Amino acid sequence: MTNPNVVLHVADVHKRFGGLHALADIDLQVEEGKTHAIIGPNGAGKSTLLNVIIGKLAPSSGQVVFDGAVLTGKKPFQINQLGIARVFQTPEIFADLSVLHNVMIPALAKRDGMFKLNMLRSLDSETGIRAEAEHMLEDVGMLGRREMLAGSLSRGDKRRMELAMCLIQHPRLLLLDEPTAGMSRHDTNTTIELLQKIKARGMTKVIIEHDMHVVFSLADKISVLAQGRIIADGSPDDVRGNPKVQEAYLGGTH
Ligand SMILES: Nc1ncnc2c1ncn2[C@@H]1O[C@H](COP(=O)(O)OP(=O)(O)OP(=O)(O)O)[C@@H](O)[C@H]1O
Repeated sequence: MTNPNVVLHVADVHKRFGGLHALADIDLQVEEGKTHAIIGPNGAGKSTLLNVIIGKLAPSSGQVVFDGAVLTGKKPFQINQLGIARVFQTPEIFADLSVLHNVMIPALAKRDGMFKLNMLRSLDSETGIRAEAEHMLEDVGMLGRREMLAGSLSRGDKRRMELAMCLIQHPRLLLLDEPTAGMSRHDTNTTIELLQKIKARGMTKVIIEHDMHVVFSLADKISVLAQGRIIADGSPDDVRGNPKVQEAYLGGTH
């Protein structure tokens, strides 16, 4: 039976790369307002799954449905327009522009339907969007760095800026790809607090993460991938005690 709270449904998805079955029989249901973590050892298929959701990769079979709309076959920018934002992919930032301008650009692109280069010339006249970008930067603790060049930011600050770039789009679903990778413990804890704050506002999130401290601090539900299949699915407590999960990680690097 269909659960009315499910906002994202990855339905019977398979992805093959030549002879490699990178995703098999994937059925994933993400509920509105929840934080759903996808974990698994290296090579399990996590990035492939995320790329199928955002339209970067086409599944070999199956489909992805978001809020009643079939995403499969749509282009990444169309999926983004439907309310899905992805954070912390390879940064798509303008290194030579200020932090503030970087945060304004996705809001302008959303308002006008796409990014156009001539937007860069009119940034200073967009006072409404500027105020909103400042608000987002304040939210992620970056207002004091708004005039810095994005390219000169530390790794942790760059990620906070990327989060502001996503939040300004007011997405219904936020996808986070290893949001704390390479961060110090201090920056990781700051990011956890920030994501908890966003969670309290009811934003739905899918998070891929290797750091179990981050996963167990944030997730309402966890799906465990191993060799392209979901081997366990449930609450953090269910997953923690599942012998299949412990076995999948044995011999892994995590
Ligand atoms: N474009 C591609 N062409 C061929 N094989 C690929 C491609 N992308 C991924 N793979 C393979 O698919 C499998 C799943 O890879 P994927 O990157 O999704 O795993 P992952 O769980 O994200 O791993 P990690 O935690 O190391 O990032 C791996 O065996 C990988 O080598």
